[in-house]
Formats: sequence, structure tokens, C-alpha cells
Amino acid sequence: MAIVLGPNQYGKAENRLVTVTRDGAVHTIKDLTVSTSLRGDLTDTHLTGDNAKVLATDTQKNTVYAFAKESPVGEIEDFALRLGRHFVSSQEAISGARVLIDEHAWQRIEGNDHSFVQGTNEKRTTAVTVEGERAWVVSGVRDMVVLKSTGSEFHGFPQDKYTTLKEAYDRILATSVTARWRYQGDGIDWASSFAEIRRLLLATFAAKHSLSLQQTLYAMGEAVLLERPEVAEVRLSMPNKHHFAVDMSAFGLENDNEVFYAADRPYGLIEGSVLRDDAEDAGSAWHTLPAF
Ligand SMILES: O=c1[nH]c(=O)c2[nH]c(=O)[nH]c2[nH]1
Repeated sequence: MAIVLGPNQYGKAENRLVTVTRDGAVHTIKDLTVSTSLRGDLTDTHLTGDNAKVLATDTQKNTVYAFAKESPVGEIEDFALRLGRHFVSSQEAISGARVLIDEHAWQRIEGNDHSFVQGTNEKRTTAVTVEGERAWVVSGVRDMVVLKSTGSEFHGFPQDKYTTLKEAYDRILATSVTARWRYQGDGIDWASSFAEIRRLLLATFAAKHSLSLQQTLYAMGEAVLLERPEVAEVRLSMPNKHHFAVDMSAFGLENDNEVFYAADRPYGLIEGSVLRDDAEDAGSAWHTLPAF
């Protein structure tokens, strides 16, 4: 029997980076969480502790901040590609890099040039993988919380001896959307692509009459693929944030779908991917990414 080192990667996770860009009195901020992971010829450090090929995670962290100073961060996809390509091209032992970036949303406080409010916890995300000369970009959105107060039903499910759920013909549908989409092709305008995809996801959630969250998930992915040729595949993870109508019969009150208990757990977790059958090969795009 032989014991061998399996797949591995290492890096600095969750570097918190904030930049302030000044155009006279008008400031713009960018608030990112950047994680870098490197792969390559790293057997020595694992087997003998020889670190000659280990670009320190501390150096990786410093590189993130230095790159933010040396040129404008720009779109998170471009920043992640710059970092990933730098690590792979400058370190002989490093053959691959994964850079994850979450962008935290801030809105300008009306009438003020340098004050901001974090009105939502929603994040724009990217996961860039570099392997030698090749690169893949998977971007997305996280913690995009949506709710519709009608236009959602759930019925027709199996009734076994453990089933107590009542059939619903008009229920609240609420979820926190995590979506990742894999890009294909070149020359993509990351900012406008993100804005359009986000708009399509929201518009479809709102407009699609839902017979299940699964149906809504598919429709959201399908809408993106129908409109956006630069997207090969969409993966969605959508917890069903249950809202249960409170039974008020004990108080002699009838609750006509007006008062709800918003349960935080357990929650249904609906996950799925929607893809075009002629999509470019995924290559290493999803390698080691959390499934959704
Ligand atoms: O949209 C839904 N999908 C389910 O699979 C499910 N299961 C459940 O209890 N409620 C719901 N709602």
C-alpha cells in the first residue's frame, strides 16, 4: 500500500479590500472580499516541509492590495483575471490559480459625495480559474433576497402517511438567491452582463406564476440563457423561506392569508443547473467551487 498526496490548493481566504477613488470631492468606493488559491508542484511542502515553491499566503494577500494600488480595480472579473494570471505566470511551480471575489453593495447617500449606505447584504460574485494560458470565469450573485406575496402555488405532491402539508393555491414565495453563471466566449462587458442577468433573474421571479420553487428556478435560468449568449450555464441555489399562515382559529379569528410566521429553519433547499446543450466545455470552471 502506498499513501499519496491528493488534490490540494492553498491561499489566503477572504482578504477584505476597500478602495476609495476620488474624482474631486466625489468619492467612489469598492468593497471586496478576495480569496486566492494556488495549485501546482506543491508535493515538497506537504511531504518534507520544503517551502521553496510555496508563494506565501501572506505574499498573496499583499499582492491583492498592491494590485489595487497599482491600477484601478475595475470589474471584479478583470481584477480576478489579473491576479490569477500574475500568480501562474510569475511562479514556476504554480500552474493554476483560483480567485474568488465577492463585491459588497454600497449606495451613495443622497446628496452626499462621500457617504454610503449598505442597503442590502446582496453580493456580486466571481470565481476565476486560471490554468496555464487558459482561464474560466463564473460570476454570480449571492444573498439576493426576493419575495412575492401572490402568484405562487404548491399542490399535487404525494400524500403518504407522514404528509401534513396543506395544498397551497396562493402562498408567499420567498427565497435568497445564490446564482452562478459560467461565461463562454471573449470580449464580455462584465458590468452590463451582470446588470442584465440580475434584471432577468428578478423579472422572471416576479412574472413567472409559480407552481413550485423548482419551476421558478428553471424559468430563471432559462431566461438568462435565452437572452444572454455569453452564458453557457446557470446554477441556482434557492432556499425556500417558508411563510406559514398563523392558525388563529383558537382565538376565534379567521386568517385569510394576511398574517404569517416567517420561519428561518428548517428550509426547503432547491438547487439546480440550467444549461444549453451546445455550451462550451466547462473545463476547470467549477473545479472545487462549492456545488452552488
Ligand atoms: O416549491 C416548493 N417545492 C417543494 O419541493 C416543496 N416542498 C414543500 O414542503 N414545500 C415546497 N415548495
